[in-house]
Amino acid sequence: MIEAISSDWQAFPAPAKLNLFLHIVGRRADGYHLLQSVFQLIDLADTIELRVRADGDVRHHNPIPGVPAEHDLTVRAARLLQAETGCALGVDIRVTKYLPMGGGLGGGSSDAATVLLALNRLWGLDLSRRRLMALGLRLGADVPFFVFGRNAFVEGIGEIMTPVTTPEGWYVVLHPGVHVPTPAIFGAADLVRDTPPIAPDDIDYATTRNDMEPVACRLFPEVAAARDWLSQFAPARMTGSGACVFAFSASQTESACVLSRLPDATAGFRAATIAQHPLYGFASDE
Ligand SMILES: C[C@@](CO)(OP(=O)(O)O)[C@H](O)COP(=O)(O)OP(=O)(O)OC[C@H]1O[C@@H](n2ccc(N)nc2=O)[C@H](O)[C@@H]1O
Ligand SMILES: Nc1ncnc2c1ncn2[C@@H]1O[C@H](COP(=O)(O)OP(=O)(O)O)[C@@H](O)[C@H]1O
Repeated sequence: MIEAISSDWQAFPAPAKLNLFLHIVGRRADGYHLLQSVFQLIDLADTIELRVRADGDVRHHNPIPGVPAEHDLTVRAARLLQAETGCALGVDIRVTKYLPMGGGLGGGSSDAATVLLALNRLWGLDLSRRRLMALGLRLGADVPFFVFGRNAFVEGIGEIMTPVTTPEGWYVVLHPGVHVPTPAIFGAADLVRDTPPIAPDDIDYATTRNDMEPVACRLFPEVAAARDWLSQFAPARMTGSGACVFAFSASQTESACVLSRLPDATAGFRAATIAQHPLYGFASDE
């Protein structure tokens, strides 16, 4: 078997998501919030490089400053797969971050999902998408979506998916330069937690919103400032628990024009919508 293992590094993308809206519709008995959201894949991605090891070790070669290797979601994903399947193979991991951390773009979760999907193939595990999604949920609420791999109306804490068709085009995404801690938003007294549930067939992007946005804007005025600047050009909204804000354009030229007017001190990028995760075929559907 060892002869069949590739000893080369292989690179895999881990794309970002945007929450086109995010409603908080209730709370579970354990305090976790029940959400309804449309998750949109975009083509800005981290790069995960993997090299299979025959000795069973999982080694992170370039840990992110401030995130010890043992805590990195890529390492945790690989170890979880080993524990669940008894696989005796290991992996070397290198992560190149392009997605701002704590930006509400799901970077850490997407990195984890890419490791689950890529090792499913590299280790020859042949686990189903459903099984990988259940494993992913143990790593973080956004991981199942990336394993699901298609734009989706997401419910529960992130584990219930209904595929949806979303507008194709470009998003201008601004990073206000602050880190919004997710627990601070979920713990805020003024967070709206009783938005009436909607059905996936009744989504109207004009009337939906991000329920976390008012709290994030109150705690971090930089988020409100970035959103208000972007709102000059198109309706702008925050993604996830922040801090990034985004606006849609069906025109590539128009989105480039908005970015060109960005004040020097503000970080921003443009990304195209994608309909399917690049590693979608790495898990089987039952
Ligand atoms: C809000 C969302 C939407 O995509 O996104 P991000 O901003 O992280 O991308 C996610 O649901 C974020 O889920 P996840 O990434 O797992 O949250 P964590 O940072 O692990 O959660 C930190 C804390 O927030 C609370 N929490 C989290 C998720 C949830 N549905 N209800 C909660 O009450 C819990 O107290 C948890 O301990
Ligand atoms: N591979 C990883 N990339 C980014 N963050 C990671 C990773 N592994 C663990 N983390 C932790 O996850 C936290 C959330 O990061 P991230 O997923 O980028 O933000 P968000 O959930 O706001 O989209 C980070 O602050 C970091 O502590």
